[in-house]
Amino acid sequence: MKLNLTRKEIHTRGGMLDHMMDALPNPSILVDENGLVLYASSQTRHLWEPNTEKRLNHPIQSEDSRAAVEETLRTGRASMDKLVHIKGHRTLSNMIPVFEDEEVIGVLCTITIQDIVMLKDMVAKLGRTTKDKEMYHTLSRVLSRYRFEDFLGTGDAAKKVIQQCRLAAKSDYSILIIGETGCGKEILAGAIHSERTKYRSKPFVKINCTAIPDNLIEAELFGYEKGAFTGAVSAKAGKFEQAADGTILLDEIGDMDIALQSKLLRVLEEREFERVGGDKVYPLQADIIATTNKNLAAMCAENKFRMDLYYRLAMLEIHIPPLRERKEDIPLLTEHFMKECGSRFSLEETAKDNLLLYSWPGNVRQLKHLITRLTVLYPNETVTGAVLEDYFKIGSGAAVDIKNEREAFQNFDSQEQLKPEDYSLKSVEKAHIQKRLRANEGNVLKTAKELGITRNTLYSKMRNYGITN
Ligand SMILES: Nc1ncnc2c1ncn2[C@@H]1O[C@H](COP(=O)(O)OP(=O)(O)OP(=O)(O)O)[C@@H](O)[C@H]1O
Repeated sequence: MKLNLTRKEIHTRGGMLDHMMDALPNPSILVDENGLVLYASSQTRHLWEPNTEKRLNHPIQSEDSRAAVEETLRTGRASMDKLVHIKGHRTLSNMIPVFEDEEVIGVLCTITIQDIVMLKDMVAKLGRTTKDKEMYHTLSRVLSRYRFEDFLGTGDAAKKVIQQCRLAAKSDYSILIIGETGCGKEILAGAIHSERTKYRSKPFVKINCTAIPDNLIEAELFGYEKGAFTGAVSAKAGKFEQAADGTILLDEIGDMDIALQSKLLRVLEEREFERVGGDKVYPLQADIIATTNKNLAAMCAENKFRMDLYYRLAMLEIHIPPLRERKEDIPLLTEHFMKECGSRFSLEETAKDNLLLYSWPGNVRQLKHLITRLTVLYPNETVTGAVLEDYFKIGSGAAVDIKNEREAFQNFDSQEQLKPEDYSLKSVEKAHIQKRLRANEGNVLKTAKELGITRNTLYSKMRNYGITN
């Protein structure tokens, strides 16, 4: 696809071209052969206000868009639905070259989808049909171009996790990322993939081990030959083949059927696999990253997960602490999502306090959804503490009495005498164990279950922290 115009036409303002751009439903800009912005459509000007004038006749600010425009100027080829990061949003944009005779004299850039992450979250929420699921997987694949900068957090815990992932990305070992739902496992897996593949376009294939029925998962993973089973009318490549020399993300590995775990272990050890019903051997070239929100070590102890597979997957194991254990990141994340949503509401001081007091069972995803919701429901208003108290009671299914939570939080600090400088994860973990043990009247088994660890692990932590019961 290309546009044929003259230099005079693209440099003339107020003419047909500008009118056409203004009529487009999506933001678009026109860039000249030197990469300078000639015109911003009314949709774009709305986003740029009050800085539109400063941006005209200057190079595009977003590094990604600039690179995409330069590529189109250089090659003269259109690129459609290109993933472009703009101000922290992942957009899909079209870059259409403008030709005068045989020469490229500019590029028309149009954002087709302004935020794929939000779209993916919506599809995940609403998606019921097979088509929706396919769309979700396609979006997941597109989104795999995550970068470490996408994982926001400036507290020590977040910094430590990012540092561990950066180091892990330098190796080609299997990685297991453990963390509760919505705490950013997929972002980090995608960032490791991007770093390892040096941003070259290699496949990132996500396999949701929960979503595929047990009887289909083997065929889904390794593919099948024609006639391998009833319904196999033609041969089909599986996800492992599709991944080629990219990355396979085994999402929710803790939910994988135990029989398939043995098969997977064999494939990982021998680094080769066959299609169901076939005898051709395919090499496994892809890197493996697994994620889970379960305690795999505890599952191994209960024979619900193969210990040998666990060790194989967890050559490097990375734990992402839940948001309630890194509350220092909440203000930054809140601000980020407010910018991302174009929020105009403001938060009362007690509302800000409540954000810090809440326990966030859905982690960062839940915070993001809350901000989206407030943006819609409270345009240009001040959100009070009471509004959030209501949300926290009904929002997540995990009813929380924020007043009690506030008291518990204050007592928590005073009882354990944590000094402000002593907010290391270890101190917080120790204090939390002491608190839960007290609440459970010293019952170790009950406390261990609550904490999601085995009794032995709890005993060993109590020993290490000098906690007597
Ligand atoms: N540290 C973070 N910085 C910015 N956004 C984040 C962060 N962590 C999570 N998010 C946002 O929260 C949402 C969920 O993130 P992600 O899918 O990576 O979580 P997950 O741990 O893989 O969740 P699940 O286990 O439910 O699949 C995404 O919209 C993501 O953008």
